[in-house]
Parts: sequence; structure tokens; C-alpha cells
Amino acid sequence: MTRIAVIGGGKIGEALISGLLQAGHAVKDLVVAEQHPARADELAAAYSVRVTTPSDAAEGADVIVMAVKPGDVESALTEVSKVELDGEREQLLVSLAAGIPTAFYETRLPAGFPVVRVMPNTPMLVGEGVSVLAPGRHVKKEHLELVRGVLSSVGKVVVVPESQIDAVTAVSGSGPAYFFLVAEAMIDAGVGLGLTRATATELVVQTMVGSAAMLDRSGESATELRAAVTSPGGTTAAAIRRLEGNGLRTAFFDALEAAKIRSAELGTTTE
Ligand SMILES: NC(=O)C1=CN([C@@H]2O[C@H](COP(=O)(O)OP(=O)(O)OC[C@H]3O[C@@H](n4cnc5c(N)ncnc54)[C@H](OP(=O)(O)O)[C@@H]3O)[C@@H](O)[C@H]2O)C=CC1
Ligand SMILES: O=C(O)[C@@H]1CCC=N1
Repeated sequence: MTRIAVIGGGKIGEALISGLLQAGHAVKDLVVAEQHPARADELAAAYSVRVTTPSDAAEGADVIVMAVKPGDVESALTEVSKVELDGEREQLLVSLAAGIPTAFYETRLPAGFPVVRVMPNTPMLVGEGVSVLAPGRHVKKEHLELVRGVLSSVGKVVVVPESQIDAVTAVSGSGPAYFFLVAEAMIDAGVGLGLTRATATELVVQTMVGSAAMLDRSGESATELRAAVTSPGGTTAAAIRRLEGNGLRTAFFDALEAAKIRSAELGTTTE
């Protein structure tokens, strides 16, 4: 089985570890590097996974996954590079860091070392993630297939040119946060209308699950599905008029543009 070293055991590192283990990946083929001692203990206790230093983790790994904050990538890469890395024997690096281009790694790793930039999202924790792959200059078909194989066990996989990754980050990388924010707002609104928090939460969560399932499986577009809920002169029309009047659509256009700009910025400020 593919030996995977996850450098950085934070939110996305844990989502990947948990998703892979639930999908049947052997714990002996998984190793994590986490510098925060309390967090390292937590991961070892929760997943029985070996937690060590970046260089020890990278030694012998087939896939090195960089899952530290963008500003920590350079120092983590220096630590990983203490071991002899070998792109010739199919070893490759997968970067999950927002903003950091494949060229950043390629100029610091041994010549020809393959790097795949990936924008994942946290629902991989429950096997429902989407991982968007952008191959670097030295990535061969078999490298891409290896990464696709690993990440398809924790959700969907999409491949795009690297020029689209900042936009992808704005849509699906950050995307779960937008849905959680909408859920929070709807729960609070339900409480404001007199429901208990428990009832409001149950209703909002199941409404989100059901709506997502319809979007995924009905074959109808979001516009068609929304129209089907909106009875003429009814309650939904009254609510949507307020949402649009309060600039919901413009807010999303602005928000995603800000996220895309921030992603590009993260790549330049760490250089
Ligand atoms: N969270 C998300 O939903 C997503 C995150 N990403 C990307 O994933 C990366 C990680 O994000 P996230 O998980 O949220 O961040 P976290 O801060 O939760 O996790 C990063 C972890 O790595 C540790 N770390 C930093 N440097 C080292 C090192 N040299 N060796 C070992 N461990 C180290 C950090 O320790 P310490 O706390 O001490 O710094 C921290 O525990 C980012 O680059 C982000 O852009 C991509 C898509 C989605
Ligand atoms: O907020 C961030 O910067 C990271 C990247 C995408 C999701 N979380």
C-alpha cells in the first residue's frame, strides 16, 4: 500500500488521516509529523498513528503531504529535505497549502521532483470531500493516478490547470465554511422565531442534507430546485425577496473574489 507522510497534523491533516483510515488505509502505512506536542499526543491517541518529525516521516514515504499553514511551508520543507528525497523512485510531494505554487517546491527540491498541488476540503473527514488536483512540471501520468487513487478514497477528485487553483480554493476549499455559516444563521433565525435551539438545529441540518442530496442526485439544477420550492405568492418567495434585497448574491460574488485574491496573495507573501 502507498506509504503516506502527512506533515502537519492540524485540521486538514486530521481530516485526511481520519478519512484515509475510515476508507481502509493501513495505519502502518501512515505517519504524521506534528510539532505541537499536545496535538501530537491527541492524534496518536485518537488514530493510533505514528507521530514523528518531518524528516523521519518523509524517510521512506511514497507520498509526502504538506499540510502546514502557508507561512510554515518553507521551514517544513527544509526539515523534510534533511532526508535524501528521490523523485526517480516515484516519491512525490502533494501540497495542500493554499496559495503556494508548485514552482515554490520545484525550485527547492531535487531537480525533477514531482509536485502535485491539491486543494482539498474538510468533508474528506467523512469521505465526502472534493480534492482538486493541479500537476506541477515534473508530474507524470502515473504520479497523478497515484494521488487520484489516494484522494478518491476520501471523496471526489477533479483535475484542473494550476492557473485555476486560486478560484477553486475560493469555491470548494473555503466552501464548507460558507455552508456552516448559513447553517449557523438559519439556526439563530429559527431560535429567534421561538423554536428551541435543538429543534432549529435538527431542522436546519436535515434540510441541508436533503437539499444537498437532491442537488447531487436529482439531475436538476439549483435554479430548478429552488423554483420548485417557491410557490407563487408564498412563503419562500417572501423570504427570497428579502435575501436578494439584502444583497445575498452580491455578497457571494464579493466573498469568493476576496478568497481568490487572498489565495494568490498567500503564494506571494511566503516567497
Ligand atoms: N482547514 C481547511 O479547511 C483547509 C486547509 N488547507 C490548507 O492546509 C494547510 C493546513 O491548514 P490547517 O490544517 O487548517 O492548519 P492548522 O494550523 O490546523 O494545522 C497545521 C499544523 O501543522 C503544524 N506544523 C507547522 N509547522 C510544522 C512543522 N515544521 N512540522 C510539524 N508540524 C508543523 C502546526 O503546529 P502549530 O500549531 O504549532 O503551528 C499545526 O498543528 C494550510 O496550508 C491551508 O491552506 C487547504 C484546504 C482546506
Ligand atoms: O482558510 C484557508 O486559508 C484555508 C484554505 C481553504 C480553506 N481553508
